[in-house]
Amino acid sequence: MEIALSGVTKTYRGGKRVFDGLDLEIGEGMIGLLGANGAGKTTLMRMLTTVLKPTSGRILVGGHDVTTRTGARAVKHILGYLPQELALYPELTGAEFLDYIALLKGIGSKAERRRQTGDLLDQVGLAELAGERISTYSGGMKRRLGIAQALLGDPDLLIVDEPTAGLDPHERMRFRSLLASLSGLRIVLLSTHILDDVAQSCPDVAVLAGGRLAYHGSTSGLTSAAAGHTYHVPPGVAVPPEATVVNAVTQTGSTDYRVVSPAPVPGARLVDPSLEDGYVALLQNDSEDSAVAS
Ligand SMILES: Nc1ncnc2c1ncn2[C@@H]1O[C@H](COP(=O)(O)OP(=O)(O)OP(=O)(O)O)[C@@H](O)[C@H]1O
Repeated sequence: MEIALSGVTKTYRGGKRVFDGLDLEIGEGMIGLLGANGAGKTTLMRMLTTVLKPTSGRILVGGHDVTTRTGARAVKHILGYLPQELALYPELTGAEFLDYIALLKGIGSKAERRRQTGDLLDQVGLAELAGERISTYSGGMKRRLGIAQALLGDPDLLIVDEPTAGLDPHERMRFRSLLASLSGLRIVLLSTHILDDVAQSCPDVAVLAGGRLAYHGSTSGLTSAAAGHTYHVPPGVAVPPEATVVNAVTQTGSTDYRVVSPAPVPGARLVDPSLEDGYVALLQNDSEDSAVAS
């Protein structure tokens, strides 16, 4: 299973150009998709799910060209999608909902639907609640039911859009472990603004910025972009203007800063970077490159 984009451009009606020659190859396993608001994550996911056509360029999902009618039909068969806002039917039970979605996905045999929904409810930890109405489920349970519906038909590509927003820490950990356990031979593409979810569950990451791919590689590689640039700045030491403040903690009237700085910060202490620091360093380099280019 592989996704391959080459020379993809996307311009919306009205003239908004989101991608200007995007090349990206994704292989099996779990990958995080990062980018600021408006960077194009949803646009990319909608093109992969065949909802939206690229303006030009080529997108192959599992060898199928998403822009042709036969290709799009084939992609729909190997695709599972959990959108940000999944419409659930609160009056149905979890089992009834999955059965209904399985029917919509064309699984005609009742026995096969029962087998798949039973296995999936078990896999996402909802077996005991299968007969309860969805209106009684917590946010985390609804999200897990959302993953179960995306997994009907055993898709080779699973796309999940910001699945952990609003979940408590325990549910978030449970959810991302579930996603990681699903990768194996399929591609799991996780789009999120929560860097910790990517740091904890994705070996690889792609970052969109300015209509192109700013980074694609190992998550640890992105983290190390901030090695030698991440500082703890104690109270009384000036934060230089070129530094980005990642966090600030004020206690008894004085403030400690964590900053990512392209230049050394006299009086501050270098610390080990996190993925968040690496992401900040990447965007700092990116904006410097664009400033040089313009
Ligand atoms: N239907 C549309 N028509 C015109 N412009 C659009 C349309 N959909 C998205 N855009 C624009 O395209 C750009 C990319 O949007 P997109 O939703 O793909 O970004 P995103 O990375 O998913 O953002 P977010 O993190 O906020 O969800 C934005 O500038 C957005 O305003």
